[in-house]
Amino acid sequence: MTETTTDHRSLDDHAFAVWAAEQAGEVLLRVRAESGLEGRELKDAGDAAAQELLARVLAEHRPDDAVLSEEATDDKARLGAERVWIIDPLDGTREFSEPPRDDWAVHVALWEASAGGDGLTAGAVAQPALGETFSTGTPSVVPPRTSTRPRIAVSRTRPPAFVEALAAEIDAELVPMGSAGVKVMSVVRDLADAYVHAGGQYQWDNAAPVAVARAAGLHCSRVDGSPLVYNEDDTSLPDLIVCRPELAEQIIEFVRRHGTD
Ligand SMILES: Nc1ncnc2c1ncn2[C@@H]1O[C@H](COP(=O)(O)O)[C@@H](OP(=O)(O)O)[C@H]1O
Ligand SMILES: [Mg+2]
Repeated sequence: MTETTTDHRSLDDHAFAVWAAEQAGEVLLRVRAESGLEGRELKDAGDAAAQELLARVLAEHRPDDAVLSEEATDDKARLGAERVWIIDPLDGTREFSEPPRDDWAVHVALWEASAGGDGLTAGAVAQPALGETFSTGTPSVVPPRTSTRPRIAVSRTRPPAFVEALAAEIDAELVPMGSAGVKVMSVVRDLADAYVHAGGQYQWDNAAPVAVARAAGLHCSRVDGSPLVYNEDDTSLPDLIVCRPELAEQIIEFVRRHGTD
C-alpha cells in the first residue's frame, strides 16, 4: 500500500497517532463497503484488517515501542518498556457490522513510563464513518453546554443498571450509542455531558478516548473518583467516568453511596 511507504517516523507522536488511526479507518471503510460480508464475518474481517494495518505501521514507524492491542497476544515485555502503544483497531465492532451506523471508532494511544498521572501522552480517536478524528495534537474545544438536563452516554446494548438509577436521581437523560470511544467523544462534542460505565472494559477501550478527553479539559477517572492507570499487567479497566468537570462530584458521590451493582 502506497500510503505506508512515506517515512512517518518524523511525525510527532500526536500526528502519528492521527495518521495511523485514519489509515486503519480507511481500511475499515473499504472492508465494510467492498467485502460483501455481514454479521460475524464482517466483524472479524474488520478486526483483522485494522489490526494488520496498525501492527504494520507501528512496526515500521515506531519499531522500538511496545504495543498492547485488543487483537494481539499480550506481550508482557510491555511492562518493562518505556513507550507502549495501547490500541483498539475497531471499537464498537457490533455497530461497525450494522451499516450505515457511524458509532464505531479506531483508538491509538501512547503510554510513556516517564510521564506522570495516567501515563498517556498522545492519543487519537478516529470515527471513520463520520469523517472525524479527535486527538491530543489539536485538543478539542468542548462547546458550551447546550442542555440544562444532563445527558449520560451509555452502551446501547448493555447499559449498566446503576447508571439508570443515577439518571433517575440527578434527572438525567440516557443517550445510548455504541463504542467507548464514540461515547467519550460525544462528551467532547457536547452530544452528551457524561459517559459513565462499569461492569467491564479493557485498557484499549478507553486509553485513547481518555487521552483525548483529558486534553480537552474533561474530568476522567474511575467511577469511585480514583485515577485511571494504564499499562498495568491486568488489561481489565472495568469502569470509568468521563464528564464535564462540574458533574464529576455528583456522579462520584452517587457511586460512593450506592455502588455499581
Ligand atoms: N461489560 C463489558 N465487559 C467487557 N467489555 C465491555 C463491556 N462493556 C463494554 N465493553 C467493551 O467496550 C466497548 C464499547 O462497548 P459498548 O458499545 O457496549 O459501550 C466494546 O469494545 P469492542 O467493540 O472493541 O469489543 C465492548 O467490548
Ligand atoms: Mg473496544
